[in-house]
Amino acid sequence: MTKRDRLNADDIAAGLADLPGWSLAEDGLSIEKTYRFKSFVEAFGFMSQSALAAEKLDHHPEWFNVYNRVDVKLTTHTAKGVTALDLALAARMEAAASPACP
Ligand SMILES: C[C@H](O)[C@H](O)[C@H]1CNC2=NC(N)=NC(=O)C2=N1
Repeated sequence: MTKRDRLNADDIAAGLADLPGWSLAEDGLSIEKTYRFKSFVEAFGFMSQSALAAEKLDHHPEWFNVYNRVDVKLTTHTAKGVTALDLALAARMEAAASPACP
């Protein structure tokens, strides 16, 4: 089993348990979350950090931004479903969305 193999429903549910606000899309083929920030600049900062994480993972989000809102959908095109890479990118996005407290 590799990171690009499609996960079954149980494995997806287990992964989502560690990702607050993320859920399985209705079609069961992707995971999604809507982020809201204080401003466009904060939203764009989140997207910039997420973009760098995506490049490192060689795994890229589908997303839509309006002002302070970012709708994110993660799926693995090659697997036609959710893989460990989607869960890994979601975890990086969670970190990008909540700056570490000193
Ligand atoms: C060649 C390259 O590794 C692939 O095209 C990668 C790039 N980023 C990707 N991102 C996503 N979300 N799904 C993919 O299948 C995918 N494939």
